[in-house]
Amino acid sequence: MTTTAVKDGEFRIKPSTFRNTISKDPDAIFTPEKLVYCNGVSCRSSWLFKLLFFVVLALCRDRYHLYIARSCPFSHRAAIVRALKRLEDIIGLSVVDSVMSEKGWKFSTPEETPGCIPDTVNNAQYLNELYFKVNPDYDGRYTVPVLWDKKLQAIVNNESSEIIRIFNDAFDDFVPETRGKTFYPKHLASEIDKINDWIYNKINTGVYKCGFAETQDDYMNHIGLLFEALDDVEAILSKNKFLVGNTFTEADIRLWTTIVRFDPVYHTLFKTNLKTIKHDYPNILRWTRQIYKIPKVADTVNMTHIKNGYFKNMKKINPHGIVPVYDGPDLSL
Ligand SMILES: N[C@@H](CCC(=O)N[C@@H](CS)C(=O)NCC(=O)O)C(=O)O
Repeated sequence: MTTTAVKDGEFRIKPSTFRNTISKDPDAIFTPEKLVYCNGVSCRSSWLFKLLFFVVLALCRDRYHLYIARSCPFSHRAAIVRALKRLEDIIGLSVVDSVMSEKGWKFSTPEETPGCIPDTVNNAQYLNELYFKVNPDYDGRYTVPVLWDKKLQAIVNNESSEIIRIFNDAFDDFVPETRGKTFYPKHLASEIDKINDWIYNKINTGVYKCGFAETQDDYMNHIGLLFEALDDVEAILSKNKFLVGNTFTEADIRLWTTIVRFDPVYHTLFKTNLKTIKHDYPNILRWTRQIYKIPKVADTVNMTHIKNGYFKNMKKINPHGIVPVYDGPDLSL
């Protein structure tokens, strides 16, 4: 993970570049598809053509593919919704190495780095190859997550908040098991949007604002705002099971991926050490454990990737790349 700061004194994440959606709309470029369509092969096609066609078909069975880093809290949102909507057979997955190279995120084999899944779709060695494939003049950041379209050889979207909305309903026709299960219910939408904005500014990016502060005043200011917001979350969760309407929504998922990293990473690396989740926020801890126990969620957490992804990559604030031993509170309790 590199520093994503815009250099004007305050940390900010630059807006993502690819912002398409997947929709059933007849005019949509990206439509929900499970299989690549079979036009072009008929009984009269030669056996060699048919054989080649079906080999290609087998190789690109599903249309969309997700690229993530296990360390990245934004990728983590997409991994959770993919798992909870049971999209594993619809959306393929590649997991980059937690330790970045000079060229950014790189792919490794699971033998080289346990937990990695190489890129068998584009056979890329580095994530930046995908961005250049789509636009040879691309000069933005090469970020994860990336939702890739194998059919059009295009990046559908590289903004996690939008990818999770796509996963929430676009593929419902293919997975009866989770059809209609929503993390963005219409009647709670405006409340979810409001809390998402607040949490994004104060907590999701608040931790980075502390970590990358370059003056004491700046750090003090952001620490105050961060812990004020965490205190407010603690108050909400002391009355409610979840953040919005006592319903498990995307607002919980978006905050949860930051909270899981709070004690083992941000508290130390970003100096957000006024309080810990484990000792000072009993209701946030209860909520974190509750979500961890939702089937399939625990599988999305790889604490080795998370710690390496921060402590080994952020050389500017941790020059020797030493990774602390603590993994955070036991979430399985
Ligand atoms: N707005 C993006 C932010 C994604 C993002 O910042 N990803 C980081 C890892 S957590 C990244 O890939 N950084 C690589 C870089 O900046 O070169 C989202 O939410 O999807």
